[in-house]
Amino acid sequence: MITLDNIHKAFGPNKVLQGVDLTIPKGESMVIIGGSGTGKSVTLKCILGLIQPDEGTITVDGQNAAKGDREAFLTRFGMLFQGGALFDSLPVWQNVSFRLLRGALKRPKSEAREIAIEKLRRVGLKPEVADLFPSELSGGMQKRVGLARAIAADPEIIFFDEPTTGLDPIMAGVINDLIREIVTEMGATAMTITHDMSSVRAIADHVAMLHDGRVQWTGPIAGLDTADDAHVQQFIHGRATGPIAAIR
Ligand SMILES: Nc1ncnc2c1ncn2[C@@H]1O[C@H](COP(=O)(O)OP(=O)(O)OP(=O)(O)O)[C@@H](O)[C@H]1O
Repeated sequence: MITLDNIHKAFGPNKVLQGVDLTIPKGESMVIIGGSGTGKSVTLKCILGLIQPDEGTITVDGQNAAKGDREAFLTRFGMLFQGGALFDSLPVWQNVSFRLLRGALKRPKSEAREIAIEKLRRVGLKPEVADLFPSELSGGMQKRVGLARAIAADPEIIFFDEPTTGLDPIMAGVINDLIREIVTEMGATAMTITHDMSSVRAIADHVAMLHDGRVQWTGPIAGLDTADDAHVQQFIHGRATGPIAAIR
């Protein structure tokens, strides 16, 4: 379980988070929505301990995110970065098993390669892809490789940052479905940041909407369409007018 309790974070005069309270139960998939610049990425970075909140506490299964052994803490997370963030100079299998080739999770090279091939298969890629370089892959394949990397070390918690950005709607649907399946079969706790309402509907058990530095609305996905909140309604219907200013 991940809990954020009264998280505040400002950059100079820019008060980004102003008391975020959020709970992500173990094994559940939480999707964070909100307009550009509302602090979704900052929230994620705070959980990972990459940014220190000015105020408030974040715990992951009771462990304070800001204290203790950083490397051990980070081994519990898998992450699918926006844009894939693959290393162009490494073949696909070394991208997938990046964390298994160094540091606390280091395995023998042959074992790391086997795990990479198994994870590639899980995301629908053939073993032959293992020896290609990222530049030889389509955007959809790169996204699958990023997903294989996120699950390579069997993490308890997986973060998905804009998982469908840059994909056509059909490929976005494929990636959304894969994410949902994998999260369910791994029993992982998942947190996704997205603007893509198709991702929200495919991936979320729960949704939280950030606005003005706080959680404006949170609830189960089944309650999103009927949410009695003008911000949520404006966002999910993509209306230019409403309580969320369209000029940002
Ligand atoms: N390291 C930083 N230093 C200064 N300001 C920052 C830093 N990181 C983020 N910000 C500011 O915090 C605000 C929130 O940024 P964040 O990237 O979290 O937004 P977001 O909700 O993820 O937006 P988007 O949907 O466009 O990706 C922005 O105003 C941004 O400029």
